[in-house]
Amino acid sequence: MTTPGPGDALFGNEDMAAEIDPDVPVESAGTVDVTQINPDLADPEAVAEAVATDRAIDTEIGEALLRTEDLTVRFGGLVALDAVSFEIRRGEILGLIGPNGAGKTTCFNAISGVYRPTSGTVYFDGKPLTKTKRNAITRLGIARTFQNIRLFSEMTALENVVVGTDARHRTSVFGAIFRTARHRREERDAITRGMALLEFVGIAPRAVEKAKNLSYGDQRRLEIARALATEPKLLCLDEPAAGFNPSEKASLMDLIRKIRDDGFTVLLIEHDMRLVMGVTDRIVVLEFGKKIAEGAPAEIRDNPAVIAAYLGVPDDVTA
Ligand SMILES: Nc1ncnc2c1ncn2[C@@H]1O[C@H](COP(=O)(O)OP(=O)(O)OP(=O)(O)O)[C@@H](O)[C@H]1O
Repeated sequence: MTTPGPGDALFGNEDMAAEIDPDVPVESAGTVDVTQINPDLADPEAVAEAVATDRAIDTEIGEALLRTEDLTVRFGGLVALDAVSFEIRRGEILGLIGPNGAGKTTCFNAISGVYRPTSGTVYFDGKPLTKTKRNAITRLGIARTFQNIRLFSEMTALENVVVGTDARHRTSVFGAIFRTARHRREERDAITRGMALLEFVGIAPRAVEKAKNLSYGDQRRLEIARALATEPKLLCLDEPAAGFNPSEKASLMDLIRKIRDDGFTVLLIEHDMRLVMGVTDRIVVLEFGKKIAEGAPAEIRDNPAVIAAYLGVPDDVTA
């Protein structure tokens, strides 16, 4: 029997990318009051506590949770990533920036197991990830969102998130078929946590709406909620603000900070420099596959190599 697992949800559903046709009116499935699911969820602190991961992390706060060592990815003759070494410290928001084609997505893909590095190593929570398959990497605690939204479009928002929480379920197929007490308890817990996640990202009232019927902004938030559902040690966000207007960007910045403050570690690829400078704790800059700078946002802003790398790039990128 094959049931959707977290790996499918995060990687295997390219065909189910949510489609929005603004010309087709959508009948709303109605709104959900999160307190009907669990009255405790009226309290933002209770929501944050329900969302926070309780999985054990060996790395101490402030130490390197993920470290790349001479990470190199070649595509034929092209060196997309050239001996790049950097670290993501537990509890920080690290920005990964660079002009188009600099190697950011390749780096992301090498970290999350989509590409196998040509050479070099990624260490995660103290262990090398060499030869770890991408679904196993999700289970180890690296979750990501995509530049192009990937959701189960025919599932509701809540179902999309509960599929993510499945990663942490421990009951067997036997338990699922015969609906053992343990399985029912886990199911209830998954729904409560799913609602907490939707509330955390700001879309709980839309819990029973099919993903494809959500607005673009809400779909992006749902992707983040689903990634958080796997209780990641590291959350990787690939251009989460793409297509957002300034006020949506501002509220996304608040959400990313809230995620960090809830104990998560975040890797952020983002083109919007204002957003990157405003939300990250540290930044790594790539150009032509090489790391050219690393430091606090203020240092990066004044770094001559970074300024040179961005010269010629339109104002909205460098502003
Ligand atoms: N699967 C692939 N096969 C061949 N070349 C690739 C592949 N993926 C990326 N590249 C090349 O590797 C280089 C780095 O690309 P990458 O997408 O990582 O850059 P990026 O910094 O994410 O760019 P952007 O900001 O445009 O998304 C580019 O020259 C790109 O054309």
